[in-house]
Amino acid sequence: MLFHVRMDVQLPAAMPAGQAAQLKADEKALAQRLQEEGKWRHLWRIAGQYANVSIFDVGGNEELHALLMSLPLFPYMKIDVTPLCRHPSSIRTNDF
Ligand SMILES: O=C(O)C[C@H]1C=CC(=O)O1
Repeated sequence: MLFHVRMDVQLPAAMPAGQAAQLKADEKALAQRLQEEGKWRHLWRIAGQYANVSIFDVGGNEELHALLMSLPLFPYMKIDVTPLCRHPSSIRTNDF
């Protein structure tokens, strides 16, 4: 199943720089592993914001929920999820 996910990151201003850097490094490592596995299909920065739009390809709601909760930045993100399905007017024969 495909999901459109928007993540807005808000790190506390009081968070020590070293802790923030470690969280971002851990997040990057996991994000890149999930992309290599094909679960995190697209990852785009929203210009001018500490936010991204992503497309996930996972088995279902439960897997997506567990994946998002496993992200190191999860406690510091507002996450909006939109389930996707094929559009009948799409000319693409595959998902992308
Ligand atoms: O920077 C972000 O948008 C938050 C998060 C998503 C992937 C990643 O590496 O960090």
